[in-house]
Amino acid sequence: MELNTLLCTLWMETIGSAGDIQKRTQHKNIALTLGRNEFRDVVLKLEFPKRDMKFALKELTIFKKFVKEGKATIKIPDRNIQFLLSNCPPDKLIMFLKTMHTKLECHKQKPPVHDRKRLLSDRPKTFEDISPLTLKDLQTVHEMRAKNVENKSDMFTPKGKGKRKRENDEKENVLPQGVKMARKLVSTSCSPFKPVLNPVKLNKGQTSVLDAIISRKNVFFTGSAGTGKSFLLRRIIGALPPQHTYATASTGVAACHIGGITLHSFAGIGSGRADLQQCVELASRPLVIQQWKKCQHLIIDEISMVEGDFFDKLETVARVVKQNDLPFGGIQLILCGDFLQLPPVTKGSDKRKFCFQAKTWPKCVQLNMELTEVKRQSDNHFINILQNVRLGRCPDIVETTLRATAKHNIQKDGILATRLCTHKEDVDQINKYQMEKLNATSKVFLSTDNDTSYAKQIDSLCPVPHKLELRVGTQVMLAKNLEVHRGLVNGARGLVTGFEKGGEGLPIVKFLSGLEEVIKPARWTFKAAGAVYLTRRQIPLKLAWAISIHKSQGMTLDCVEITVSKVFESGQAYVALSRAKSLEGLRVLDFDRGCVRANPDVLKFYHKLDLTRRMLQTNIEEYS
Ligand SMILES: Nc1ncnc2c1ncn2[C@@H]1O[C@H](COP(=O)(O)OP(=O)(O)OP(=O)(O)O)[C@@H](O)[C@H]1O
Ligand SMILES: [Mg+2]
Repeated sequence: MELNTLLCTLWMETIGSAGDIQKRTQHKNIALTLGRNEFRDVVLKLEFPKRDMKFALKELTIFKKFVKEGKATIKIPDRNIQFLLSNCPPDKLIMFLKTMHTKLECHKQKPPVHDRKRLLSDRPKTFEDISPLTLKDLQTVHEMRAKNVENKSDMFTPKGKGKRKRENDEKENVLPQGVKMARKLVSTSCSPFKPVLNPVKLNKGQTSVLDAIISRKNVFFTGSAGTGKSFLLRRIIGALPPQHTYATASTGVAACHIGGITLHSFAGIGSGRADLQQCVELASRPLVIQQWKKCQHLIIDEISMVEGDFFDKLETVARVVKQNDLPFGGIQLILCGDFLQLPPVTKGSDKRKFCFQAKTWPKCVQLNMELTEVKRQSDNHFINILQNVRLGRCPDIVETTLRATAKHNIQKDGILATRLCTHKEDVDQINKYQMEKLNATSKVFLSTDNDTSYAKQIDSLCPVPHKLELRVGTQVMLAKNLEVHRGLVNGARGLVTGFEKGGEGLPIVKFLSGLEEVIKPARWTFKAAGAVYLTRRQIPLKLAWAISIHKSQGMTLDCVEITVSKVFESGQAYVALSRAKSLEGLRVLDFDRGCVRANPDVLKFYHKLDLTRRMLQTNIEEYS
């Protein structure tokens, strides 16, 4: 599929002079293409099964509030028409809208072709695909915007006289039922348009995985900590149609990293311990079955923590509720994780069964792929140490290097290293102890949740608590990416230096980078079972003297301190150590060889995968 073509579901609406909808038609699987006609106008082409429609664009208004959910509205005022797009791969939709808007803005800079000239022209009608966005296009729009701002500031405008009425306020009634009015993104007549930032490029391995997924293969992709698995998953989510894609993870924290929900809340079969008949009944509840039926692509991150029996149960439930005998009811599976990290949580004496030991795993997974380039750390020596620990090996060099870190002084500007603990009680105790040492009054921030009856579920998904207590001197960690280019990223640590005077008294945090920032409330949205949307608005901070290894899974941290004496799981020490970005930012207080443990079943499984991969590779090479 071309870059400037977008497949979507489309509502086409004709708007009357009073702003009312005169006609509305729905079309599925419509291709929208951007191109140019014989006069170099920007043209939007809609390909219907029996005919095409083309619109040479002069003015354009785009509403993009739900763009991340694959929805947007394009209004063409001079044609009295608007298109409501849905079910578009979000990344593709964003790029499509940006291209359309930018190309049109650039075109407006050129001398217009007057109507008379158009009428008298004998040029044959043409349509050619538009060229991709270039840096020059973006610069042009950027400069125009700067000029617009200058001109506007010259004009006399009374300031601070209440809020300007939002243009969409009046148009609330023009959208179909169930679609809320979107915030306006851009109108080509005034352009608050952000230049496209170059997205970080996927490496070769990541691109191969993405390609396999686009070609509808059921893929399990693995790789050591920091090889960009979750990073890639976010791209995969952006490349799939949102109405039919469910992004899940085995734990709430991991789900939050990819903006998804837990696998359990998607499946709707509770713990999955009930017998099959009961599980099918649970999955057949109206709201639950609705999502099973809609689901065509199921993403599961941190698959290492999904229990094998649970996976088998899901596979059968999927076939029954979707009435489809294909593996997993024909749903495309995108499984991701590292089995050498945290294993499934088992209760009491239950024998642990990994997902790859599930009966249905071999028939569900068509391709095993591995990412090998570590992106979290850049020091090869440290990467080597971590690879050894991952495989359960502890040669002398590993022991001496990690023991030596005990002397690291990784305290900077009063910010202590975050202690990673095996047990939650230790986390609470350390945070409480440090908080009480601060001789300052507390300020409490309570979250606003959209549905308090789901409080427990929101707590399990959201990285910040309902009640956040802060004092001057509290060591905190950002729980959301705020402004990546300024270093305000998930996991950035700092100290509360004060609270804003007046208003909500928002906390001011000085980060390790030296940046001091007022932290405003942020909002988390989770899609829970039954297509319910849950939201929490809270200050995106959490206490950071200590966090559990469990909660640290998937994180990147600048300074970590670890004690290994209570390590009780295979992979636990590896998860903790591999959170650190560098050896200098790591302090292991009591390193002991005993903590370096890899599960033998996992090693065997990986060994087999590696052999298969090599065999396949040899075959391919021989073949070619
Ligand atoms: N192609 C890339 N280019 C640049 N940075 C990347 C790339 N892929 C991943 N990263 C960065 O590498 C770091 C680790 O990525 P990520 O958290 O996705 O790894 P992971 O494999 O999921 O690790 P874990 O197993 O610990 O969850 C992140 O900071 C991410 O932004
Ligand atoms: Mg990850």
